[in-house]
Formats: sequence, structure tokens, C-alpha cells
Amino acid sequence: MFERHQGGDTAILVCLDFGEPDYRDGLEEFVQLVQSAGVDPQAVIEGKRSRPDPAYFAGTGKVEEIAAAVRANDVPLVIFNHLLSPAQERNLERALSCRVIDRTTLILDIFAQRARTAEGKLQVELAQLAHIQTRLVRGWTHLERQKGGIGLRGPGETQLETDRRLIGARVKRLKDQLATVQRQRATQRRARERSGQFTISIVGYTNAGKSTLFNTLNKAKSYTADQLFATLDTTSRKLFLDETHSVVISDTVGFIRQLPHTLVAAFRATLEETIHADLLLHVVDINHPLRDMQIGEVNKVLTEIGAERITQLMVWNKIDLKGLPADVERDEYGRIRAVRVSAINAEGLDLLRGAMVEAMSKNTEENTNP
Ligand SMILES: Nc1nc2c(ncn2[C@@H]2O[C@H](COP(=O)(O)OP(=O)(O)OP(=O)(O)O)[C@@H](O)[C@H]2O)c(=O)[nH]1
Ligand SMILES: [Mg+2]
Repeated sequence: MFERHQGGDTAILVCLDFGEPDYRDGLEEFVQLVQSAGVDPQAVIEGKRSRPDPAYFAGTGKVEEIAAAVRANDVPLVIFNHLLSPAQERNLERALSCRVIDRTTLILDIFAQRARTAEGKLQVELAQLAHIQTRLVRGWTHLERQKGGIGLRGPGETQLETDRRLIGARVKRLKDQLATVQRQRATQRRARERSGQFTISIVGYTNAGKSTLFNTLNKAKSYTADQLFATLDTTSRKLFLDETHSVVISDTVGFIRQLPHTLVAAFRATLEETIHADLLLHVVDINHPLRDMQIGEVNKVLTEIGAERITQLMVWNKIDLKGLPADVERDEYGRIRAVRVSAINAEGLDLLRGAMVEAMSKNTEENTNP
């Protein structure tokens, strides 16, 4: 249904949060996101959002600056690190004579490229359709002859009605298919619950090292990479913590700030594992300059999916990069707050296993003595 990204795309990036806190790091994350989508950034236009001209989002002078960069670099695409309304996108495309996409379309495209399982693909397509539906009012005709690349599917104006109907029908079919998958998952989960199996979900910001931790703990092979959103589908394994304790542990999709709502909604099925976990391992890159923001964003998404009450064990990862020792942090009551590890070197994983066993026994105590 969509033209897949062909690779080799080039783009001008626009980030208008200049002066906001964490501006530099946010920009760096944006560039990384764009590269994760397989797009080659040619230049970054920076600035502040313009108040007087909301239709353009950027003021007219800024739009001219972007247009000049588009011409100078001969790029077919401009990517904004912001959510754009359909009207803003349309106005900007007219003014710049090239495709304009927003942060949501960018993230959706990365997800579309990464989805591996049937379930993951269904969920991404559903999210894309939801995003497109709001954009179908726009005039596509001015771009009709351009081809390829992310964010572009070019039905002409006359196609609009047909497209709306087709999309509606497709959304319904996808939802039915997803419902089937969800029922299967629920059945599996109930079977696990009946067997009294303790379940743990690894959660965290994208690129924190969740899959690396999952692999090292399981010595299994799950896809890791230094790119954003390497993992999109939930993988679960049975893990023995010691002679007497075993758990089912799941690796999950990473979170990012401004994760599109449509995507969170679509990924509910995958995140079901997280909602029903007995314990969350919240993995954080201890060296990351934005780690506090990242923790906050992860907790925000957890609240959004109804998982905010599940006990969290913080895992400060990548201590090797700072030469920090593995360690367990406890609060004033002696409860474990966090464990410092290096997932890649398996440093501190014995401490982490111990902490998981402790959390398990706490949990059982609470359940038997309410
Ligand atoms: N130095 C160091 N690098 C690490 C460590 N753990 C993970 N990494 C690296 O960090 C990058 C991201 O690791 P992943 O395990 O794919 O991260 P993730 O959280 O699963 O990411 P997504 O699936 O994209 O959300 C990879 O390049 C890993 O090699 C660690 O303990 N130390
Ligand atoms: Mg991963």
C-alpha cells in the first residue's frame, strides 16, 4: 500500500527549538533518527518558532532560508523535527516546492522499515493509516509527479474519495487481524499466569541497551544495533536466575519523546506484555546527557499504556564507558532502587539476578500477606 523507502534519500533538516533546554542533544537525536530512516542529511536549518505566522510555522524569512538550502543542495525532501498540521505541511510544500514531512511521519517510517513479525507490520500500517487519514484533505496534485522516498504516497485530488473508502476498509481489516493476534497472546498469557510464572519486561528509551541486556542474560540472540528502534517486536524467554527461581523475561520496543500517539495505540498489543508484567527492568544509558528526560518519557508512555503501577527496578547501563564499578543502590529502608551494570561485558549481571530474585520474593510476600 505504501511506497517503501528506496534508500539514498537526501534531505534538509529543520529544527526550530533553538534556545529550548537540551536543544543541542535534542538536535543530535533528531539527526540520528533521520539517519536511522536511511536518509542522508545535507544541512540543518536551525531557529526559533515564529509566532506571527503560524500557518508557515517558521516565519517567511525562515521559509526563504530553507528554500535556498533546498535549491543549493538539490534535495527532494525537508524534514521538520516537529509535529506539523496538515495545513502547515501543505503551505510549506507549496512554498518550498518539495516534500515536507514531520517528526511523526519520520518515526512511523522507521517503524515501517524495522517491523519484522506479522503483528509488528500490522500495527505500523495501522498507525500510518491513522496519520494519513488526517492528511487526506490536502492537495496532492502539486507533488503528483515526484516519486519515491519516505512520507510520499501520491494520490491525486480525484483519487481522494476512493482512497478514503479504501483506507477505511483496510483499517477495519487490520483491526480484525490484530484482534485475533491479541486473543492468541491473551491465551498464552493466561496459561502463564495459571502456571504462576513470574514475568519481567525490559523497558527503556531507544538505544539504552535493552536487547543487549536481554541477550547477555539469556545468552540468546536478539537483534541489537546502534540505531534507534532496532527492536520492534516483543521477544520472550524463560530465564533461570538461580537454582530455584525462574522467570519469563521480555525484550520490548524502545520509547522516544513525542512518540506518536497513533503508534502507542497501535502498539498496545505488543506492549500488552509490559502491562501484565510483575516487574519492569527500566534500562537507562547512565552516560546519556538526556537521561533524566529519557526516564521521564519512558514513565509517560508507561502511564499511557496503564503500566505505571508495576514495580520498577532501575538498571543503569553502560557503566563500562565511564569506568564505573557494578553496584546495587538501596534506599533508606534497604530496598533496591537501582543496579549498575554493563550489559555488553556482563558486568554486574550477578547483582541484577540477585535483585530480581529479591523483587520476586517481595512480590510473593505482598501477594500472600495483603
Ligand atoms: N559500551 C556499552 N555499549 C552498550 C552496552 N549495552 C548496549 N550497548 C550498545 O548500545 C547500542 C544499543 O543497544 P541495543 O541493545 O540495541 O539497545 P535497545 O535499547 O535494545 O535499542 P532499541 O531496540 O532500538 O530500543 C548497541 O550499539 C550496543 O552495543 C553497554 O553496557 N556498554
Ligand atoms: Mg532493542
